[in-house]
Amino acid sequence: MATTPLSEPVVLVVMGVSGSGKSTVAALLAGRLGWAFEEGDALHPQTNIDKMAAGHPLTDEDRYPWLEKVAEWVDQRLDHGENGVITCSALKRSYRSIINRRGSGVVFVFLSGTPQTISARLAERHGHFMPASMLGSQFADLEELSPGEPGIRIDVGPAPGVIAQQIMDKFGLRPSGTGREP
Ligand SMILES: Nc1ncnc2c1ncn2[C@@H]1O[C@H](COP(=O)(O)OP(=O)(O)O)[C@@H](O)[C@H]1O
Ligand SMILES: O=C(O)[C@H](O)[C@@H](O)[C@H](O)[C@H](O)COP(=O)(O)O
Repeated sequence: MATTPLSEPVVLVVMGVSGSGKSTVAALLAGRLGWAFEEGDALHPQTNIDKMAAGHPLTDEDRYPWLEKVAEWVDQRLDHGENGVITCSALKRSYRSIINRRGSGVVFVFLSGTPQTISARLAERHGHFMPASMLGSQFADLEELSPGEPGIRIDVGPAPGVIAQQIMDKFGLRPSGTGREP
């Protein structure tokens, strides 16, 4: 895989449908890098959590206040000259435009897998508010990264630690916040 050095500060937005591994991979990645980490699910208003828990997909209107919070977190990192990692499904291109409203400093990491693979993982995930039955609506809303958008697509097949390392290798990033290779 060819290395693409990042211009820092940078926030990696780990995106994809529910169950694609965002929380698992992003926490590993942030821990290895020593970068600030935020769980995008924690930024949802309670009304959104309740709606999803009841099995109803969010609308654009439901998502906008949440995306604003995600964008604020990103902006704060960049304003402070800090690197960061945040999870956010960021399913539509218009949502990603909100998150990347500066037009620089954001790189999306799209965790890509088939409905079959991801639904099997959701069937094994317990104690999470998001019902596995929502996966179809997540794929229906998903707009994959287009060529003009900053980001990479990573297959969710390998183990989480391998995926985290692939992301680091892709961007020439080294553990413990030492930044990219010279
Ligand atoms: N690469 C992977 N290989 C196998 N299982 C995974 C992988 N990534 C995540 N999982 C498991 O799949 C489920 C969904 O992962 P999670 O991180 O909660 O996804 P998301 O945050 O995108 O909803 C969890 O039970 C997690 O342990
Ligand atoms: O935009 C949305 O519909 C939600 O944000 C959704 O995509 C997100 O993934 C949920 O917060 C579920 O949480 P998990 O992704 O952790 O399952």
